[in-house]
Amino acid sequence: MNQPEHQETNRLTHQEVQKLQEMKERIDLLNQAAKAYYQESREIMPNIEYDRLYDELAALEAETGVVLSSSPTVKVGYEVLSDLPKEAHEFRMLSLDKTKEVDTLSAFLGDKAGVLSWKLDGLTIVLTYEGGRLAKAVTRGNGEIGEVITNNARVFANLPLEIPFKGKLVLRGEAVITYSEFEKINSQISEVQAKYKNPRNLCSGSVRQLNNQITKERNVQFFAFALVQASGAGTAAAAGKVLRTNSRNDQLDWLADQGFQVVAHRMTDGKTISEDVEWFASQMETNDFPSDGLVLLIDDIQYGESLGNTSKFPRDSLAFKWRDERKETILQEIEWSASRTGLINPVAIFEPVELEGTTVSRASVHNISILRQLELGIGDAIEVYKANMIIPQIAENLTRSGLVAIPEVCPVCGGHTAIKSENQVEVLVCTNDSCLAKQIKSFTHFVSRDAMNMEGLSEATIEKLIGKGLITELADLFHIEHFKTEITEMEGFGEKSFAKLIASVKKASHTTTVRLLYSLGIPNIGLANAKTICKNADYDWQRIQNLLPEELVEIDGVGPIMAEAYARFFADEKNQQIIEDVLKEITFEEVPVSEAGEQIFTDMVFVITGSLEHFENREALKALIESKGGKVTSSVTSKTTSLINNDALSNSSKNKKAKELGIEIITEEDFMKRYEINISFKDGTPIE
Ligand SMILES: NC(=O)c1ccc[n+]([C@@H]2O[C@H](COP(=O)([O-])OP(=O)(O)OC[C@H]3O[C@@H](n4cnc5c(N)ncnc54)[C@H](O)[C@@H]3O)[C@@H](O)[C@H]2O)c1
Ligand SMILES: [Zn+2]
Repeated sequence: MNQPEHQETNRLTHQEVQKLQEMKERIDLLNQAAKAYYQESREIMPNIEYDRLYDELAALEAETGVVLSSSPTVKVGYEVLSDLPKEAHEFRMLSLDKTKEVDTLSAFLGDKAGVLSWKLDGLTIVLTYEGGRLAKAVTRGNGEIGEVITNNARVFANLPLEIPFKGKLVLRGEAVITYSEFEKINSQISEVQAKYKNPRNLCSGSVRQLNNQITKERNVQFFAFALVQASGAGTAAAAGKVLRTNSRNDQLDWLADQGFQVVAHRMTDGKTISEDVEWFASQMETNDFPSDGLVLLIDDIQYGESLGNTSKFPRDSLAFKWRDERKETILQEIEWSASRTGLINPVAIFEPVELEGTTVSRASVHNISILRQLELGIGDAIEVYKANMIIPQIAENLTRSGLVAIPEVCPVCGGHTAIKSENQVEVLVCTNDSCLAKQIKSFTHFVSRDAMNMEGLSEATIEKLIGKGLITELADLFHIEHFKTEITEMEGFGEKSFAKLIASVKKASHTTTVRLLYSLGIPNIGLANAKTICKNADYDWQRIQNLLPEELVEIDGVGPIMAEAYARFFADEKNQQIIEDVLKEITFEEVPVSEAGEQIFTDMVFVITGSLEHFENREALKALIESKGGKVTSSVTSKTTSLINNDALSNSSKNKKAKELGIEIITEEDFMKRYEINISFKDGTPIE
């Protein structure tokens, strides 16, 4: 630094001005990214890039001693701008300081005991219970003001709506969607929602909804991670233990006793911490819920609180981020992958490398903006890693040889492409409305399990059939027997698989109105909405397709925008023709007995686990229970009526939990006898 000049003029040196400029640039970029991330559930840069910029900014701030007020290093989250009502938090919510070093965790603990848990990657929610009932649920927002989502929280799959403790209880936890559920949802949903890139995105979009029917369909799970306050009526009796304790771990146990699913955690100390971190690492591969690291919390409550907070972080906890293993490789190709939504997304294909135990050769580049940022050219040396040890990503382009050509025509239909800017993110789209790619997806959706259920018709097969011009509209799928020669000639299609395919197509032609409605891929009409709409129209197809917007909005879970889109879909002449042609090919089952049956399970909540003998699968049993007014949740809580499990002796966590809470465990037969169920669903068809 130019010391004399600095002293003389008392002005900033050239270098200092430059540093400030660098800080401002980073602040702008980070704030733009944070706004997209928190407010719109979008990612305009990979997390690793965000974290790198953040660390650079923090280093510049430390060096210059200047922290600008707009800096993300002193702010939590982002101000929320949704249509949801807002509310100030009673207890300000902070972020967490982070490290990638196990040694730092160990030093942080010193001689104290700690609680180590997953850092869940969803949406943080604060819940308030009063008089034993859920009174309020608010998102973290910017830490001071969050969005009120109480009605949505009520339909979280595993949340107790009523708890034994009758005082005021405030707790925090994370709403998450599991990877398996995310994949299931992504394979089913229509274009509107297909933009969700990962479970965190989907969860944020699902929880911050005005319509809780959508939240419900998404099977959101809540994992409690902190007790904030327990006070008021009946406190001494019901919560004595938790009031007296000085242990965070005890508080979590108490929350579990109240029926909450608590984040998986372990006690640890400065000596065992690296083993404990290893244990979590070993669970990563099979972990079904998204997490982006671990959280270490000092167990001693009083001591932890005495440490206080920085402007952004509590000093009693520290987040641990995985040191994502990076490997260098060579970019071989950018594959352009067209989708049903019309988006054409770049995928990087590189020389295979070993990462966290598996071989990886492709990574999504997400969109044109990221492609440009990385300046990807064929033959470039790139560094790849698995984000959170799971999703392959490009961390850095070391050679930046320049940008690959962005295709001017759609790789699937040859139609013109266009670059569109959606909230500062550039994406490539196919402009051809009748693009084959868009059709392939709607065909795949049409034949999928919960839709027409044509087994053996994979996306690849459909692509070939369409590519050969054998199929041009949905109804053609019912006539693929005419193309025996062509189909059996196709790679991977023998006589046997052809026969199977024809049989499954035949079976699919006898179907239900629910399946047909769902199979059409109408925006926002998922399976649950299709079910309620059909039920409301007595499963009569003529009525279903002629429902007016004003009738639709009367239906539980259908809002005005959905209703408009629905009516517009059926008013479209092209769609009318498509449906008319399909109707010539199918017959409808009688209204399923169970669906017409009495609502004998009203207010009952079942949990199903293990394999079933009478029902095709758990989904089938779940459908039956729901059709008779009951609920099926994925975890046992104090609200569970019975746990249905054919193996009462098994030591599964659900069985243990049921025993702990005194919830009865019954077999499938017990269940059928007790409720006089003498039908079961095979492929959705009632049989004796
Ligand atoms: N890609 C982008 O554009 C972009 C933009 C902004 C932020 N980000 C990512 O978000 C990160 C910062 O996010 P943040 O400030 O929202 O959260 P954070 O990473 O600081 O995490 C802290 C939060 O984790 C939650 N949490 C989850 N499990 C927990 C547990 N078991 N115990 C305690 N707390 C738990 C709590 O709500 C807590 O407030 C960045 O590191 C970056 O990776 C990415
Ligand atoms: Zn196209």
